Amino acid sequence: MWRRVASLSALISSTSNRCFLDQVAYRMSTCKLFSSEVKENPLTLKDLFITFVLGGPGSGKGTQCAKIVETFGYVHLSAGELLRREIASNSEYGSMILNTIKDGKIVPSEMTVRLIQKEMELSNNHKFLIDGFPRNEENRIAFETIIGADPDIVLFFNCPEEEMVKRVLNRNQGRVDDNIETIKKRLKVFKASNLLVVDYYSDKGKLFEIDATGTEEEIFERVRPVFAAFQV
Ligand SMILES: Nc1ncnc2c1ncn2[C@@H]1O[C@H](COP(=O)(O)OP(=O)(O)OP(=O)(O)O)[C@@H](O)[C@H]1O
Ligand SMILES: O=c1ccn([C@@H]2O[C@H](COP(=O)(O)O)[C@@H](O)[C@H]2O)c(=O)[nH]1
Ligand SMILES: [Mg+2]
Repeated sequence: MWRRVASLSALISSTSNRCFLDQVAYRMSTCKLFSSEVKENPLTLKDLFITFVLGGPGSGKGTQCAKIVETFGYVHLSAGELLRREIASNSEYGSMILNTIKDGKIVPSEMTVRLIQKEMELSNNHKFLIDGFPRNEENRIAFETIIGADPDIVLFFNCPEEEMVKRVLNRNQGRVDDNIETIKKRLKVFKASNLLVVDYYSDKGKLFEIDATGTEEEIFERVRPVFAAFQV
């Protein structure tokens, strides 16, 4: 959306028909949908390459993202990690986020997208791995609306449920959601909401499905050719 608004301003300054275009811009700025968006977006200055990294809890998204960063120089933004950081920073939304995570549910979209946006704006890089997001259709639409961009590609780590449960229960990082009750809830949300997003990107021809079984190294050898093909 920002991109569209930015190009509209360019059109306004370069055209002789300013009167009409001024009116259009005025109407857009007074319309609720656009009023908070009509501002300079630093992300429009970057030639972004965005990868969404999807998969169930414990499918190995974070592990593989670390390898992609090391090999291909991307910035890794884990939505879950940004939310955990927000809890740790004693933000006013901390307890709401904590309760949502403990319950295996999904935090309101605008909160997550604003955290991602802040990190993208602070980064000097233009290649982003957005891990564990979008988790539902509302997340997806909020990202498109607020950031004004679509992902270039989407990875989906496909892993059997029993393997994901085993990995999460062995993770041992003190996460409040690494217990069997929360894992069951997260798996339900994954099947009910996340998979719709996966299907959406599959229909758009942007999805790369990766078999997430085997060793970390074996899985990375399936990931490598995807990024080797997109040297950006
Ligand atoms: N191929 C693998 N084989 C066995 N264990 C693995 C493999 N890949 C990752 N793990 C381990 O499984 C656990 C979960 O991995 P990771 O944190 O990368 O998953 P995730 O998809 O990011 O999960 P979440 O959605 O819960 O954040 C970690 O302890 C990790 O070390
Ligand atoms: O976009 C997001 C990402 C995460 N959450 C919540 O955080 C936990 C943990 O996420 P991980 O990706 O597994 O680290 C997840 O179960 C959600 O409760 C979210 O709401 N929105
Ligand atoms: Mg993770």
